[in-house]
Amino acid sequence: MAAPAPKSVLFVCLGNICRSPIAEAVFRKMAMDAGVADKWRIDSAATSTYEIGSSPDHRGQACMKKHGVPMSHVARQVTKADFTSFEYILCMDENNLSELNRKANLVKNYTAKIELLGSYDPQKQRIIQDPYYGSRIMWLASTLW
Ligand SMILES: N#Cc1ccccc1-c1cc(NCCCN2CCCCC2)c2ccccc2n1
Repeated sequence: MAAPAPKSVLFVCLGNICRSPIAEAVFRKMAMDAGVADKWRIDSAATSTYEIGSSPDHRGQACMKKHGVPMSHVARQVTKADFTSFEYILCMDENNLSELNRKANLVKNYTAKIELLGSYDPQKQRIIQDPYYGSRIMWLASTLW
């Protein structure tokens, strides 16, 4: 009997240096711990060109190191081919979702299921917010308004 086709998932956020490389690294560790890593193609990408070529954000790297999750990634932008070569494209917020759907609609016969990663959260936290400016700036903003 032929082996089933590998499953595939692409995690996407705005810059591919914070949320999506962490999601990729954690998912890969979960697959490895479950003994099914060889059955998955796992990657991450950006909707934007902001950080192409960059390593993951230092805060995320520190967090992954603290929790023993290997993370190694070079930021890239999502490509037309991704919309037909990945079974799932899972993103972080509504901006990512609308941008991905806009890009997908430029691809003839795209097959990827484009969803919010948070839609799988048992605690129903659908949106994974962009941490780029950190909580301090949000605190500052809250003191100003
Ligand atoms: N944009 C926005 C934005 C809005 C709200 C919260 C966060 C962000 C934000 C900003 C970033 N880079 C600074 C602006 C980049 N430049 C914007 C104008 C074009 C030239 C590039 C990020 C970089 C990597 C990952 C996530 C990021 N997220």
